[in-house]
Amino acid sequence: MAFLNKEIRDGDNQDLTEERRTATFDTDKMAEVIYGSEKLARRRREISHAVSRIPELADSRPLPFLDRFEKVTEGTRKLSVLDRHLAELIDVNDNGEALHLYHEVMGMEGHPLALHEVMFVPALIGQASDEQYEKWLGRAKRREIIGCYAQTELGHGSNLRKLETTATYTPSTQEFILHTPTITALKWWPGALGKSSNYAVVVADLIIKDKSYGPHPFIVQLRDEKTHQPLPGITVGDIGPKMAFNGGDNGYLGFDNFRIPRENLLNRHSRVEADGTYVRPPHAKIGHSAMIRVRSHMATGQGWLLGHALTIAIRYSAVRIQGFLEDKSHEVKVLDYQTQQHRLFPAIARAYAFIFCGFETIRLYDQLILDMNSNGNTSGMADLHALTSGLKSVVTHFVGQGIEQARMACGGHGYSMASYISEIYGVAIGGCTYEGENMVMLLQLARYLVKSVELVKSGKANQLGPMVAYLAVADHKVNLATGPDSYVKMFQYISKRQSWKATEKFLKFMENGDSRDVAWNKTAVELTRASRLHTRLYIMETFIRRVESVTDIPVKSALTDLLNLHLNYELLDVASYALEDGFMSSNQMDFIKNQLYSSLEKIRPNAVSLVDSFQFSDMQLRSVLGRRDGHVYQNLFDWAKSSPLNKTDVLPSVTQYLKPMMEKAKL
Ligand SMILES: CCCCCCCC/C=C\CCCC(=O)SCCNC(=O)CCNC(=O)[C@H](O)C(C)(C)COP(=O)(O)OP(=O)(O)OC[C@H]1O[C@@H](n2cnc3c(N)ncnc32)[C@H](O)[C@@H]1OP(=O)(O)O
Ligand SMILES: Cc1cc2nc3c(=O)[nH]c(=O)nc-3n(C[C@H](O)[C@H](O)[C@H](O)COP(=O)(O)OP(=O)(O)OC[C@H]3O[C@@H](n4cnc5c(N)ncnc54)[C@H](O)[C@@H]3O)c2cc1C
Repeated sequence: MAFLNKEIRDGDNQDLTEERRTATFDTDKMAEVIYGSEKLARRRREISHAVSRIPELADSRPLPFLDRFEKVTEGTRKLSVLDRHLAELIDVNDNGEALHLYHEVMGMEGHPLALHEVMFVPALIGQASDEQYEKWLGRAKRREIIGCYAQTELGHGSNLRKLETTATYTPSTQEFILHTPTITALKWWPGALGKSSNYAVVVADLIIKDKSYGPHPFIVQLRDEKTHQPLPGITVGDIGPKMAFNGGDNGYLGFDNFRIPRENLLNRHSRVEADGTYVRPPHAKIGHSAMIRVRSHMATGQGWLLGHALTIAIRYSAVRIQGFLEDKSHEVKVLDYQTQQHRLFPAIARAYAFIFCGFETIRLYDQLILDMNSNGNTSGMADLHALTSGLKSVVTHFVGQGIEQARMACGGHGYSMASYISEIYGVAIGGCTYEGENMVMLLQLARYLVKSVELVKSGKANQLGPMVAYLAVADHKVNLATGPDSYVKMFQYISKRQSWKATEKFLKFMENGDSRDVAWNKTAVELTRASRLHTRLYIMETFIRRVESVTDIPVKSALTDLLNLHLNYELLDVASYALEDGFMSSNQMDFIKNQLYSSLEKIRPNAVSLVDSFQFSDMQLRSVLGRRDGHVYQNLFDWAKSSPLNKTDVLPSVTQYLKPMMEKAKL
C-alpha cells in the first residue's frame, strides 16, 4: 500500500508510524507547496540523499560535544570537502539548491562563508558599478576571495548616521584613508570577519574636504592573499563566544590610516570624482540594499527554523507516552493533550505562514532590484523598507516564542542539547537583533504608518499604497462565520484603529508643545503596537492568498485547517483591541475560541505529517530527540554514552579534588 506520508519506513517507532498512517495528504505534495515547486522539493531530497553517501560531509562528532575551536575547525573542514563535491551535488547557479546544501552540511552554527554569500556578494551585486563587477564579482563568486559585511561598530549599530569609522578622500593621491578614531569606532560583530575573510564591504562615513556625506560602502582588502596575515594598518580578530553561531567568527576590525584607491568606493549609485566632487545617489538610502535583502529573506529562513523545532517537538510528542485520559489502563501520547496541541499547533501554522509570506516578500525584493538596475526606479524602496522592517521584527519575535514553547513541550529532554532546540533558539533569536534591532525596526514601519494616516487625514487617501489602503476604509460590523475575508476585515479594523490612535496621540503631544522627537518617544510603545498589527495583517493576507492558490485538494484541505487555526489564534490574541470599543462582541470571542479548539482537533491526525512535510533530514535537524525513526530512548542513551565525560569511569577531577575532600570528611 502506498502511504501518503512518505516518511514511513520499516523499523521506525510504531507510535510514529501510526501517526504517519493517518495522514490525509501526500507529504511530497505538501513539500512542493512549502518550497514553491516540485523541482525544488525533489531536488532537496535528492541532495540530502547524495550528501548522506559522502561520509566526509557528516559531522565528525555531534556538534554539542565540540568546543568553539573545534566547531570552527569542523565547519572549515566540511566547507573544503563540500567545495570538492559542489558541482556533482547541485546546480551551482541555483540559489535554492545551494541554500539547502549548505543548511544540510554546514548546519546553523556558522562557518567562514556564512556572510560571503548572504551579504558580501549581494552588496557587490547591489552597489558595485560595471567595472567593479568586472574586477571583484567573478573573484568573489569563484571564492578566490572571501568577504563579509562590516558595518556595526562597538559603539553604534542601530544609528548608522553616527558610525565613527571615517573614509577621508585625498584628491592628491586619489585615495580614501580609512581610520578608526576611537575604541567605539571599531567594527564589531560582522560575521566571518574575525579569522576567515580576507576582504570586506566596509561601511564608513565618507568625508570630502572636511564635509561628512554619511555612511557609504567600500570594498577593502584586509589580509594578504597569500599568507592571510592582516595587512599593515589593519587590526582584526574574533569577538569571542556568543549565545549561538559559535562555529562562526564574528569579528572586530580597526583601521590605522589605511589607504584604499578611489575606485574602491562601491559606486554604482554614488561616486567621488577625481577632484573630490561628490555625485549623489538616486535615493538617499540606496546603500542599504544589502540589509533590505537579508530582511526580505528572513521570514522564510526564520519559518524554517521554527519548522525545525516543531518537527522535533511534534515527533517527540507522538512517542512520549505519559498520563491518562479516559482509559486508566493505558497512558496516552502527550500529543493528545489539548494543552500540548495549543502549545504547538498554532506555531506550526505560523511556520507555514512565515514561509509563504517570506516567499512573497522575496519576490517583491527581486522586483525592486530589477527596477533599480534596469531603469534606476527606486520608488518601491520606501514601501519595501517599511514592510521588511516590520516583518523581520514580528517574525523573529514569534519564532523565538514558538521555539521556546517547542522546547518546553519536550519536558526535560527538551532542555538537553540532545534535542538541539536550544541551539535553534539561539540562532533564531539572533534575528531579533541583527539586521536592525526589532524595536528600532518596528518604529521604522511606524513612520510609514503615521505618514499614511496623515495622508488620509489631509484628504489624500488616493495616494496610499495598496498595503495601507485599509487605513482609509470605513468600518463595518463583521460576521466572522463567513470565512477568511471576515477575519481580514476584523483585523483591518483593529490594525487601522491602532494606527489612528497612535497617530492622534503623537500629534496631540506635538499640539501641546512637545517637539516631534519627544512626542514620538512618548508614543513609541503605541506605535510599535500599530506596526505589529499591520505586519500580522500582511502575514494573514499572504497566508490566505497562498492557500487559495493550492490546487492539490487534500493538501489544500489540510492547509485550510491550519489557516483557520491561524486566523482564530491571531484574532483571539489581539481581541482586546476590538473589545475595548465594543466593535467585537463577547459572543464573537466565544465563537473564535470554539473555532480554535475545533481546529486543534482537526489538525491532530495530521500533526506529524505537517512537520514531516518540511522534509528536514536527520542530518539537517541534528536532533537526537527529533529523528525520523522516533527511537527516542535508545538514541538518547547512545548519545549520552558518547559524551566525552563518559570516556572514563573515574574523572581526573574526581581523583584530584572530590576524593580527597570525601576522604578528609571521613577522618
Ligand atoms: C539570504 C538569506 C539570509 C537569511 C539569514 C541570514 C543570516 C545572517 C546572519 C546575520 C547577518 C547579520 C548582518 C547584519 O546585521 S548587518 C548590520 C545590520 N544593521 C542594521 O540593520 C542597522 C539598523 N539601522 C538602520 O537600518 C538604519 O539606521 C535605520 C534604523 C533604518 C535608520 O536609518 P537612518 O537614520 O538613516 O534613517 P532615518 O531614521 O532618519 O530615516 C530617514 C528616512 O529614510 C528611510 N529609510 C531608512 N532606511 C531605509 C531603507 N533601507 N530603504 C528605504 N528607506 C529607508 C526612513 O524610512 C525615513 O523615511 P521617512 O520618509 O520616514 O523620512
Ligand atoms: C548574530 C549577529 C550577527 C551579526 N552580524 C553582523 C554583520 O555581519 N555585520 C554587521 O555589520 N553587523 C552585524 N551584527 C550587528 C547587528 O546588526 C547589530 O547588533 C544590530 O543592528 C543592533 O544594533 P546595536 O547592537 O547597536 O543595538 P542597540 O541599538 O544598542 O540596541 C540596544 C537597545 O536600544 C534600543 N534602541 C536603540 N536605538 C533606539 C531608538 N532609536 N529608539 C528606540 N529604541 C532604541 C534597542 O531597541 C535595544 O533595546 C550582528 C549581530 C548579531 C547578534
